[in-house]
Amino acid sequence: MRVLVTGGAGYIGSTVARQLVETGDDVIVLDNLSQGHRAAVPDDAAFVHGDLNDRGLIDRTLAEHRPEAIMHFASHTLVGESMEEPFLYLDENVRCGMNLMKSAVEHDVDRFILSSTANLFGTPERIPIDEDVTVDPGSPYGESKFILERTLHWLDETEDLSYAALRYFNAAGAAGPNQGEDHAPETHLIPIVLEVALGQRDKIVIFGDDYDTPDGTCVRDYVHVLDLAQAHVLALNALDDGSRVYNLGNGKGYSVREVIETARRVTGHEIPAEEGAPRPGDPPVLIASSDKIREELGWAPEHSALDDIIGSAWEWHRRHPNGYDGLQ
Ligand SMILES: NC(=O)c1ccc[n+]([C@@H]2O[C@H](COP(=O)([O-])OP(=O)(O)OC[C@H]3O[C@@H](n4cnc5c(N)ncnc54)[C@H](O)[C@@H]3O)[C@@H](O)[C@H]2O)c1
Ligand SMILES: O=c1ccn([C@@H]2O[C@H](COP(=O)(O)OP(=O)(O)O[C@H]3O[C@H](CO)[C@@H](O)[C@H](O)[C@H]3O)[C@@H](O)[C@H]2O)c(=O)[nH]1
Repeated sequence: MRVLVTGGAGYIGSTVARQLVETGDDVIVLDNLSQGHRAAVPDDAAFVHGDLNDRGLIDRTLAEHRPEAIMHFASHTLVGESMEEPFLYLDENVRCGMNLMKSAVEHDVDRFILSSTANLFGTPERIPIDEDVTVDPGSPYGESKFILERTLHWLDETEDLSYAALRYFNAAGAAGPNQGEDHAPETHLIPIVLEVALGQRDKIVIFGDDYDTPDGTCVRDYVHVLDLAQAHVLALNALDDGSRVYNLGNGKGYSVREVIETARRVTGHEIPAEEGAPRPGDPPVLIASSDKIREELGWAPEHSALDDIIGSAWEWHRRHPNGYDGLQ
């Protein structure tokens, strides 16, 4: 299949793009490189350097490459930032998604996969979070994803577009020793903890230690980026049987303190930590139930142990302390 991957120079998108290339699909990556890296795009993928704010560019890309499916990763991605700059999310993220969907409909692309999020559930009514838990987004970021999910629902009704909304919990780990997470600035827990291990930062600040959780720090479900990539391949192949929505996580939660402790063990470094204020928009506990995708598509995560997730990320950060800088 020919697949357009927006955000395919970014952390998750580049991992999925590579998986698609390896399984024989033709991949076109569209990315503005605001967070992504040219060197992260697989050699065998076509690359369009452009922005989803530019509807004309999207139309030209679809006309030239005639993809049969779109995977939409490109986005502002941060819960905390969205609490401070809501219009980046409620305006720009939504508008970029709408631009892409309008072009998809005009160019008869009828398969669409959306990167959605656990933040859709805010502070959820029950744990683990299955697909029937009430959606009540915890931030403008989560709300922007829900608006895009609902738009896809209506495009399925009105335009016969088949979609999958994949609600990732916390993506983590590296796809390999030469392919990993590299954001500037970095805000995610695991890469920051590993930057402390590398001596690039003095300490990790724990955002809140008075949550209603076993050790007072937030609990998250960390899911390996390679397992997420596998879910995309399965979802793409299932789209001809209809639209679907899945929660993607390992079903196991780890607190911020447990993540730091595991990183100390994996890296052999001390990793100083200090308690700080909670970050607005952070729910105390997010743990997925992914029974639905396991049962319907046979998704079976292969890297679910936190040691493996952090170990693979450590290998990437250790070998490439400056990320993609210097990588071709
Ligand atoms: N990382 C996680 O834990 C997580 C969890 C849930 C959902 N998600 C979602 O998954 C997707 C990928 O996340 P990621 O962690 O790989 O982020 P990322 O920042 O590494 O990748 C996003 C990519 O999109 C590009 N981009 C951003 N705005 C663009 C625009 N207007 N036009 C063209 N390109 C643009 C960036 O340059 C970047 O390469 C996002 O939609 C994010 O919201 C991520
Ligand atoms: O310096 C830090 C950074 C993070 N945290 C905590 O670590 C946990 C994980 O935070 P982070 O790695 O920033 O991820 P999240 O904010 O949970 O968000 C990620 O996971 C969401 C799904 O759960 C996705 O939607 C987002 O795109 C993705 O950034 C949270 O409890 C944070 O409060 C700290 O204590 N200190």
